[in-house]
Amino acid sequence: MTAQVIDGKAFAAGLRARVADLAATFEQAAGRKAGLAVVLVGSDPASQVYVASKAKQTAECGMASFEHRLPEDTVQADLLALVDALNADPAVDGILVQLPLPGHLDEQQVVARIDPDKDVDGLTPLSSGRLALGQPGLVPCTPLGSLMLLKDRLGNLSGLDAVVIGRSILVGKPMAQLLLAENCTVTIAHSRTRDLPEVVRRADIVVAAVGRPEMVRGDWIKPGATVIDVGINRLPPEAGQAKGRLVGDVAFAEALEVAGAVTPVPGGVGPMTIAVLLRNALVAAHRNAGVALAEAAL
Ligand SMILES: NC(=O)C1=CN([C@@H]2O[C@H](COP(=O)(O)OP(=O)(O)OC[C@H]3O[C@@H](n4cnc5c(N)ncnc54)[C@H](OP(=O)(O)O)[C@@H]3O)[C@@H](O)[C@H]2O)C=CC1
Ligand SMILES: Nc1nc(=O)c2c([nH]1)NC[C@@H]1CN(c3ccc(C(=O)N[C@@H](CCC(=O)O)C(=O)O)cc3)C=[N+]21
Repeated sequence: MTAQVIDGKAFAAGLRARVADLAATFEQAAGRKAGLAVVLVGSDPASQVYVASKAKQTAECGMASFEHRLPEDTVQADLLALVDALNADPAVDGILVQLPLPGHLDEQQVVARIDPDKDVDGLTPLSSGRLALGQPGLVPCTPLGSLMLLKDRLGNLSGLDAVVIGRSILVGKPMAQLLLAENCTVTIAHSRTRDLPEVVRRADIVVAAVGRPEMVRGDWIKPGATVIDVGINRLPPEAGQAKGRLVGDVAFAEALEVAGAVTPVPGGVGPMTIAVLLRNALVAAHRNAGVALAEAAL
């Protein structure tokens, strides 16, 4: 039996269509488009993939897209000044600062500077506190998109054993919070975890968010498990090609032989991240403009 390949691309297209409908209604009510600003410092490879897919889809959904690309050697004060300017700009409803930032910058300080009302990435202390407390707020895009795929496949997640590999503020930690809120028994694994294969073997749900190409092998996976592969890794180019292939953190062909369902890379979690980002931007726009939104329609 080969596993089901979860079609994140198709699921995301459905979500984007709903966002586009509501974005048009918003524009009529508010007299302006919802606006999303993206800040990219330097040249992180996964961030390059993200930016490339995102600007086009933002426009297609009827939202305004503002892109700010800053050089690798940008200093902290200049980045904070840009965040302040975007916080003050009434055309901007959502601000996304791409992570990781170059090592000389203080990521925590930059993220904390974002106006919580514009925090479409759900990363500020207020948003992450709300998530931990179970209060409504803006939820990080990749974890929320991954949860949507899991619920679509499994229905009720209550009582399932879930292992999240990775504990970043962007993916691992909020993913674990969402699974906990769905009543999963959650284990968070990381680089100091002893015997990771054995930990993963217990899991009905595996979420891999590590950034190591094809690290999770087929024989780590419990038969029938649902595997969500968050990793976006660019392999070195093969002879005659300009760009290397994109692969995830899971050995996809091996996982297909054992799992119940697996997300592919590309075409899995990546498109969901963008669709949820647009959704979050639209939710923020309604709140910022004081226009009511039936969130259930999303
Ligand atoms: N598809 C999408 O939409 C998105 C994809 N990504 C991709 O997901 C991946 C993870 O991103 P992100 O969370 O930001 O990455 P980070 O680098 O911030 O975090 C990686 C995590 O993996 C852990 N880790 C590293 N090596 C190992 C190992 N050998 N065994 C177990 N755990 C390990 C680290 O542990 P420790 O904490 O101990 O260092 C850390 O917690 C990347 O490939 C990124 O490009 C990210 C966001 C969105
Ligand atoms: N603050 C912040 N928030 C993020 O959400 C964030 C970030 N920083 N830094 C970089 C990572 C990476 N990331 C991706 C999202 C979508 C695709 C995506 O759409 N991928 C397509 C690839 C399309 C192609 O082949 O080019 C797919 O997987 O199908 C990729 C990568 C978000 N990230």
